[in-house]
Amino acid sequence: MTELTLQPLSGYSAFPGPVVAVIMDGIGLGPADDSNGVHVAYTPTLDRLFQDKLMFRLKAHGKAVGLPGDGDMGNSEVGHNSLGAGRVFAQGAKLVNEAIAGGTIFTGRTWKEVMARGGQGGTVHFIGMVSDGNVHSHIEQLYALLDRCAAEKVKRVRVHALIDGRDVGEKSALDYIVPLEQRLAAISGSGLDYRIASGGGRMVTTMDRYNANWQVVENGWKAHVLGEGRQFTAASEAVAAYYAEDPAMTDQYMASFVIADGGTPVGTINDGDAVILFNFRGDRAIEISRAFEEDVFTEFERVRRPDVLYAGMMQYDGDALIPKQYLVEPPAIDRTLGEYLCAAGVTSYAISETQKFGHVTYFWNGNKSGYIDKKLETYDEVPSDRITFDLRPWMKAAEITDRVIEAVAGGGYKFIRLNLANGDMVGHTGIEPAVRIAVETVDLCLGRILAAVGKAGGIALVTADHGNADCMWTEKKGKRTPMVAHTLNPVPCIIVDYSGSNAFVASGCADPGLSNVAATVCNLLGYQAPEIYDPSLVRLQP
Ligand SMILES: O=C(O)[C@@H](CO)OP(=O)(O)O
Ligand SMILES: [Mn+2]
Ligand SMILES: [Mn+2]
Repeated sequence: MTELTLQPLSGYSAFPGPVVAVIMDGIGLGPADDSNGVHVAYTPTLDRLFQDKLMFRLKAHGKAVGLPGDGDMGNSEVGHNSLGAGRVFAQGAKLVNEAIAGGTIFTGRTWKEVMARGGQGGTVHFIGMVSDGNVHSHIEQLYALLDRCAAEKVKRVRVHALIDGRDVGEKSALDYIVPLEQRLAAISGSGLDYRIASGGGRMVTTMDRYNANWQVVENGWKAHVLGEGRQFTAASEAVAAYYAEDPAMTDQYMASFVIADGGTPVGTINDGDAVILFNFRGDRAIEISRAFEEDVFTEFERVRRPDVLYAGMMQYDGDALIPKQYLVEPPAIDRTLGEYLCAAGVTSYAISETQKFGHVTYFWNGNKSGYIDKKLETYDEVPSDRITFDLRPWMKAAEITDRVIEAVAGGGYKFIRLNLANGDMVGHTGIEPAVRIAVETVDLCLGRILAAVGKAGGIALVTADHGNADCMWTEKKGKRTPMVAHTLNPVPCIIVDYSGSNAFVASGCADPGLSNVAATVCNLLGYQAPEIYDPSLVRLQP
């Protein structure tokens, strides 16, 4: 017996169909008002489910998913980690804060090597997102690193500033860029040379994910490494110019830019330098890390690959070991549901479209990219469009649904999981009519999936990883501002049993969150949940 053994749930007999977990990305439970895209959309299927007796409201933000505080909104990484690992792990945002507060971030080998490069005439570069969104990064963490460089007398530091506008206000760039410029100027006043060298909006510069569009990474490489891009004398000037040229421009889409003095870029990346990617979250950090680290690289023409010491804030992929060097140990997410189910011989199918493909595989499996057991698992990806999703809010939901229905009807899988991206990806655009269509698309597809699960005599578990579409705008003094970020709202979790057994009732577990789902799935599949997991939402009828 391995330590991953699952015991059968006694008194529960096998049923024909699969257990199907539907993750409606970015569909939270908000107030019943016009700002709530889930409320205003026409959603007959969800409306029916929300009346179900096995409908739970799950916490999906803050401490319930391992973030530093309850003011932190949820996100896909921590959400899917919690869903897939059955318990709460302290996440990157928190671990980095602790490593800074305790000083351990500066005592490891990697930081010392970075300082050595800085001491030997190399420039220390920081690439990352400058906001306090706390989803991919936090600007206070960058400040701590900069202050430490100054304290250790590193002469030359360059920041490559990715502009957010997705986890924070859509036009909030100057709230972060201006204080950052001031801070760098203040440090430079004491004889050091610290500046912003390049930047760009996060959706078009550097932070692509899941191989959706490598052009984004190439744009960043050109700006950060080669110093190629539209030139400005300061990042704040670049942002102001973009706003002035196009009043509809929002931060996440700002073209990459280069800071130059008299036409010469102030901070290209060169042999002998050190580069730290200060984002802690992995999905959008892997591609640029590969561009720096891989000897043989064919995703785009690098032109020049500087011989640098490259390090991540964390290791972003624990399977592929990307990057090799990093400052803070990532959460050690082990004994995931996937590992238990594979050990029990349960066949499974996971699917989404490109934008969320890694969410139901890599994040779900505790930030490991490969299969756990290829003989038992199938991972399926529908290629996403390369557009802003307000233009096609239906995204690939119908294609995903078609394949799920096939997988359900085929009878080859005992556990099926899928992510419908619409509520989140369209929610991030803040375009109200598109958000409604996105939510309605999810509802329509959900109806089709439930019908298929019903026909097969299975059980569906319908949930979400965090909110987004549930708040489209905020209002102050009669003026509405689009709200493009995730929300702090709870998410639904509804269990719809078509197996005919009607065996389960609510377990009454207190204050449930996303981490209670994995134990629930174990039970629905006919297994006792592992003791280390947070309790199941259901128990067998007495
Ligand atoms: O797009 C992303 O990177 C984040 C927001 O920063 O969204 P999600 O967590 O839903 O992937
Ligand atoms: Mn998400
Ligand atoms: Mn999102």
